[in-house]
Amino acid sequence: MFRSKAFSLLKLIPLMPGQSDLAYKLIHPAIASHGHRCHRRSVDYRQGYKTCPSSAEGRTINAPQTKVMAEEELPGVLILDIGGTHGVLENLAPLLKKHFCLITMKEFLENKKEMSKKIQSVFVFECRPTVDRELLESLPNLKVIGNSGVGVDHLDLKMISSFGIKVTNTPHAVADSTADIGMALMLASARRLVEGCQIAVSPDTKYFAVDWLGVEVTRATLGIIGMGSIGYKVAQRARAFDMRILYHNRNRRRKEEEEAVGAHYCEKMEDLLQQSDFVMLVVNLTPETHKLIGKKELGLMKPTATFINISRGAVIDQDALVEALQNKVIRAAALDVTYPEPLPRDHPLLKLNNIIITPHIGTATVQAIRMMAEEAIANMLSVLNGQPIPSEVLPK
Ligand SMILES: O=C(O)C(=O)CO
Repeated sequence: MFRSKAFSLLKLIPLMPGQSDLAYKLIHPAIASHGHRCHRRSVDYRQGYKTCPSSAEGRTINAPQTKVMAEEELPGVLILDIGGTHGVLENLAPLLKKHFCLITMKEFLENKKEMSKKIQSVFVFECRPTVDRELLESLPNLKVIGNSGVGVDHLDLKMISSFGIKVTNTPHAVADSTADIGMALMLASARRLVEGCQIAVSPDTKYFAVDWLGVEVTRATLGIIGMGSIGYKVAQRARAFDMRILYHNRNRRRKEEEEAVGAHYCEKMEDLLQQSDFVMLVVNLTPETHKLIGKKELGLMKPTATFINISRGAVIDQDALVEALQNKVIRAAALDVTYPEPLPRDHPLLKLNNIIITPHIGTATVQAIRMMAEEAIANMLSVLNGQPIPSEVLPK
């Protein structure tokens, strides 16, 4: 996944048991301010940070200097949201409003002249809405695009950077919930939960006659392709299932990190594919990873193996996947991501019975969307404040 500055910073902070939360707060001062006695309605991000005691833990942490600002003084943030029931305005507006003046796309379009001057940041909710050149040209004071989510393949980083605008993402906030979805898909596919559920709820079911068997995850071999923060969280979870863990990554993890989860590095992805009972794809989508898994790679997998994708749909050649599933080259697939999303209703993947597909819900939890917003706010405030940016994504 992205080698963000925040991750490097985190690694520098010596952690003692129970202190990871503190480390997180240290690199996200704006987040740390929430719940402080000294936190008031809004933060003057221009004032820099001062030290103030954490009411929660009695520890000293960095927190933004507090100064109540009138709403109209706050920097404008344009919200790019695809709507939906777990969208920004329904759930995250109060959080954002502590630091920004919220401007919806509708408000911007209705009053472009006034709004365009006010907007200093754009908050992109989840990995779907994109930002085009026309929008950037109409926002002269824009300094940062705060993506809530780790994947930024929907943003043209080079084009955005040519406007002098920074892009940030939220690798920490997404890691647990996305790793959970990977585990959920692996278990659901292994034990054929969706088929089981259909039998249990079908009006035609008279008695429970199940003419199939699942496979066990316990003690099976899991191959993780992409060992960033999400991949590592998957490994931590898989360890509790006594799984043998293999991983392939651009860079090998430190020995202590490998040992902590019992993961073995495969320099060649082919070795991982040949040995794994479950292959989980956790890389980000870049020109290098586009169609990383195709006919050849699927052909290397065991016929009893299951393929799980929690990264991006375009990392796999979907036609090759259809063929592999139809011809039982592999046992099954479980996908939280496809290309496009959703798939056309007549897509052959939707007609197979050895597949589970979920609608890109890696971060669709109450906790994750809040943490993503907090991480994005901290990033955006750092840019506006001219401070080191915890999670900046640079164009290649
Ligand atoms: O964080 C992201 O980019 C995701 O897609 C999570 O599912």
